[in-house]
Amino acid sequence: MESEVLIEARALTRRYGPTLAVDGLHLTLRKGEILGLLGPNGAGKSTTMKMLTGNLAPSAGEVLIGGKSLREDAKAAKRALGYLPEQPPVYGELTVDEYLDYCASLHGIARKSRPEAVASAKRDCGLADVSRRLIGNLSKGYQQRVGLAQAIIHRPPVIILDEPTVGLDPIQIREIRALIAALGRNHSVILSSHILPEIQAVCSRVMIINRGRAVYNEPVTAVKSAAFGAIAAVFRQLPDARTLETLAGVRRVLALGEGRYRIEVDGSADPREAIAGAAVEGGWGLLELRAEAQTLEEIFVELTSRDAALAEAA
Ligand SMILES: Nc1ncnc2c1ncn2[C@@H]1O[C@H](COP(=O)(O)OP(=O)(O)OP(=O)(O)O)[C@@H](O)[C@H]1O
Repeated sequence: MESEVLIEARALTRRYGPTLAVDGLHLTLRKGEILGLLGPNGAGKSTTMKMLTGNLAPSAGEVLIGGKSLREDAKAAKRALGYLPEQPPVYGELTVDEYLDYCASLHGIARKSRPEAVASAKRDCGLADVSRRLIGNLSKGYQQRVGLAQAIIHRPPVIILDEPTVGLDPIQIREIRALIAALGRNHSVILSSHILPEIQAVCSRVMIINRGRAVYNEPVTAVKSAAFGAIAAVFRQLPDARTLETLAGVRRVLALGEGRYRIEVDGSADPREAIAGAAVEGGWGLLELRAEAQTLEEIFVELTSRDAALAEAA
């Protein structure tokens, strides 16, 4: 059985004047998932996250949190969310304790419950030893921990993290990734990044966003487990992508337009001969059949550069 849907975005769209930053994006986050939004700079990740967290109104489409519309019941919906924006909203002149107490009050946590809320967020984010330090004097890595602590202080089921490791040194990056993975045991997470290994290290599912649209949405295990990944095929006339899905070893077929298909394979299967045979038999005009190594990097480059080429051609 599939787990509970916590966030659902339907046809989410945002324009900034003439710029279409997010273009009809559909997104689902289920309980227990760590979903990585991966995309080049300017792809629309931050805009998507601002809309998912109710910090920016969509031009069209809607966001449902726990089945409730973010537009119609913003207060209840936002209670279920913790958000760490790209610029962490931390105040350098406050101590960690003062700041987290303030965040707890903003979330409506009763005064008597705040010390426990602060202590537990500090525990989860490894901040217990810096309670009385001024945030402005902490390293960037620790400031980011404080940013994570404010996102979880009200124990939301979902946390949304925009580029959580940007600007950190390699050791801090490892620590924050490990922290996010640990937080992912009790929270469902959406995080954005343009760093591929980060997504592979931390996330259970990856959505590649390019020019405001989702061009890939798969479990990370699908990327890791494939032996040679996928097959790129071009046919002059394939009656229907589903005919390929009936062949042994074929897991899924994505139609990419203009006769191009991405054929994902099961485990170590190699259905190329079967595809060629079926193509000859069916008269599909097989023009190309190529095994693709399926690292996330290759998928990313292929999907984002093909999109750019199509846009240029248009
Ligand atoms: N306030 C704004 N006004 C006008 N255009 C904007 C605004 N914010 C973002 N954009 C544009 O919208 C598009 C998507 O931007 P967005 O910041 O969502 O992308 P991103 O994937 O988060 O990129 P980055 O990784 O660089 O933060 C870009 O073309 C950007 O220039």
